[in-house]
Parts: sequence; structure tokens; C-alpha cells
Amino acid sequence: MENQQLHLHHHHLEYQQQQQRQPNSIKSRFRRVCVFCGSSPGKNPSYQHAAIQLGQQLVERNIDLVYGGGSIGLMGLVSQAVFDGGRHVLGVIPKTLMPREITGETVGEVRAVSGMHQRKAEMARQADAFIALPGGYGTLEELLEVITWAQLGIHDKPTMRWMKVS
Ligand SMILES: C/C(=C\CNc1ncnc2c1ncn2[C@@H]1O[C@H](COP(=O)(O)O)[C@@H](O)[C@H]1O)CO
Repeated sequence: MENQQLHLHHHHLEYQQQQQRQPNSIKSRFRRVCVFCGSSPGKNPSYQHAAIQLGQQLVERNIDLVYGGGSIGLMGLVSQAVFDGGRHVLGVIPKTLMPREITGETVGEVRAVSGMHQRKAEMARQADAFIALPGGYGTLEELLEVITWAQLGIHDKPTMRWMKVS
């Protein structure tokens, strides 16, 4: 019982300290979230708004981002919003995909990996939860993999999705 009270007290102190640092921020149990989303902006502008809003919501909750490392499409919008809000952005991308998915400047930290499997494994390792936004087959593939890994008990991290595959 005493231990539990100490634990709660510790969490309360942590929360107070966080509020002093960033007064209007919301406390989340997730430190870093993985976002899967399209490498295209999508036809419906609401997808782009959703990507930016998701990035801003992560910032508001003091959550860092791990994602596929691209600067194009919805991937670029989410990562830019999180970076602009001052949170850490980790992009994990196979070297061979860089010319195709990175145009111009990247934001945050870019981790080059040797292939698609390594990319997904690293993103999953780094994240406390997964969120999927609209995207194409790549997004669907990434999402299905983490869902099936959860089904097999390989991880127990929550997966949330607002999907439209096209
Ligand atoms: C595992 C392999 C191929 C399976 N295909 C993919 N696996 C993982 N990620 C992929 C795959 N194809 C594309 N992607 C990435 O998804 C992102 C979003 O793409 P979308 O099609 O626009 O939704 C993008 O970063 C793609 O690189 C190879 O052995």
C-alpha cells in the first residue's frame, strides 16, 4: 500500500514538473508513436488536414514520432508538424528508398537501414503505439504487419487507424 502511494506521488510530481515546463500540455502514457501513412498527399484534402492535426496532437501530448522517414505525401506533413512543434522525429528508411521518398530537406533524425524488413522492425521497436492514416498499399502492408504481430503476441502495443487505401 505504501509502495503504491509512493508510486502515485512520484507520478504526480512528474506530472507537475511537466506542467511547469509546458503548461498546457496533456500527459500521455505514450512516449513515442509510430505513424504509418501515404507517401502521396491523397485526393481528399481532409487527409492532409488530418495528417497535420495528428502531428499537432502528438506535440500537444509531448509524444515523439517514429515514421518511415519520407518527406513526401502525408508522411512529410505529419513529420513536419511534429518537428515544428519541437518534438523528436525519427525517420527510418532503407538507403535504396531515399532518392524516391526524400525530396529536399528531411526533418529530425534519419536512420538509414538495409531493407524494408529492418525498417518495419526498427519502427516497431521504437514505438509505444501505432497509428495509421490513409495511404496506399505500403501503409496497408505496414499496418497489417503490426496488427498480425499483436495477434501472435509478438507485441502488445495499441494500434489505431483511420484508414482509406487507394
Ligand atoms: C517487405 C517488402 C515489401 C512489402 N511492401 C512494403 N512493405 C513495407 N513498407 C512498404 C511496402 N511498400 C511500400 N511501403 C512503404 O509504405 C509507405 C507508404 O506507402 P504508400 O504505398 O504510399 O501507402 C512508404 O514509405 C513505402 O515505402 C520487401 O521485402
